[in-house]
Amino acid sequence: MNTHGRNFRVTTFGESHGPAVGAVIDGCPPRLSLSEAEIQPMLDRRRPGKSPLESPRYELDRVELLSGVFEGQTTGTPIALMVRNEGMQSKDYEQLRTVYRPGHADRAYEEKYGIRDHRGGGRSSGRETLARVAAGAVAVKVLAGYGVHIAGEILSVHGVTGEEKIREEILRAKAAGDSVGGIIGITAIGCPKGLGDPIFGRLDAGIAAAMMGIGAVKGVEIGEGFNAATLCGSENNDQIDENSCYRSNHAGGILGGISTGEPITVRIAVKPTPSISKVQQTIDRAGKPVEIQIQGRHDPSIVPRAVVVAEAMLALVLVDALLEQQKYLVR
Ligand SMILES: Cc1cc2nc3c(=O)[nH]c(=O)nc-3n(C[C@H](O)[C@H](O)[C@H](O)COP(=O)(O)O)c2cc1C
Ligand SMILES: C=C(O[C@@H]1CC(C(=O)O)=C[C@@H](OP(=O)(O)O)[C@H]1O)C(=O)O
Repeated sequence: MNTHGRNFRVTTFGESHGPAVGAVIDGCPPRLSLSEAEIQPMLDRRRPGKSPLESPRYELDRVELLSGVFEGQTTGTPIALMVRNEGMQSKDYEQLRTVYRPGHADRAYEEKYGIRDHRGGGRSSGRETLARVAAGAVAVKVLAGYGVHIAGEILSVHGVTGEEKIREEILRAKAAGDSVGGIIGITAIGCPKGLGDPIFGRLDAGIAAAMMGIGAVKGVEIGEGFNAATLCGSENNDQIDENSCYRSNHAGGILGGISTGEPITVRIAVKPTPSISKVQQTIDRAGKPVEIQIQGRHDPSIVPRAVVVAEAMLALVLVDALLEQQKYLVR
């Protein structure tokens, strides 16, 4: 399955070391002003090689708009977006032709398909997320027209908070040939009431699926999340005052699978990057035990670059729900 959404449908294509990675969006409303320059800033936040906290793979990730836009406006036809891969250095990945990396998708992928592009993560590489970010940038543009705005931030890395301490923690892990995970918070404000369905199309379920669809994300919380399990109903309920306003937002902007109009608050847990340069035990394709010391270029922590990916995924879910909700509007 390479497609997300029913109304704002996004299909992604490409591998980390193939010629290009991109997305096709079907269902974007017509007559929206759109240019490559408006999509590029989100891709710039995601691209690798910008700082010592990230994979040193150098990519400019310049987006090309191939279709669906005429004279600066969307036409309502499929929008194809593409970024050409340029900094692959695939020869550095020869060791992965026969050996499975612990914690990465190598073995599971090969056992499913019987074939694997061993150059980098192939289709399982975090590089695929550039396609979702490009599509997400279009979704962000659509949402802005409805007054919906999304922002993400790093909450902690390896249990540490604060920008400088987080930086030190990532650099410490990197120097040790190791990696660290962390927690990202994403909030959507201005979201109208009524998005999401009560049973199968619950908005919270859609958000959870979208976030878990990002490689290395291992947990999702909405509103109070896991902490709700430690509270009493009197503490967790969002009471409603005489002005019809919620007094708190433990629900994270969603009740019964439907948006309440309050900020939608999401947190995701990101695991430590699987590809580390410490020596690890694994097997090769023949099942023979081998030691592996992973080469190639990897993020010492995925967290900094995943913030904008999570924003993009939330935008894709919300725009899809918003376009669905239009069907219910009485004209
Ligand atoms: C933005 C981003 C960057 C990533 N960078 C790396 C990386 O440099 N090296 C690596 O081994 N995994 C990286 N990952 C994680 C792997 O892609 C992921 O762990 C792998 O696909 C297996 O999926 P799973 O961890 O969800 O089981 C990255 C993921 C994302 C979203
Ligand atoms: C290239 C990117 O990130 C990559 C994500 C990734 C992985 O295994 O997920 C592994 C590394 O690349 P490769 O696939 O060449 O091994 C990272 O550099 C990118 O995000 O643009």
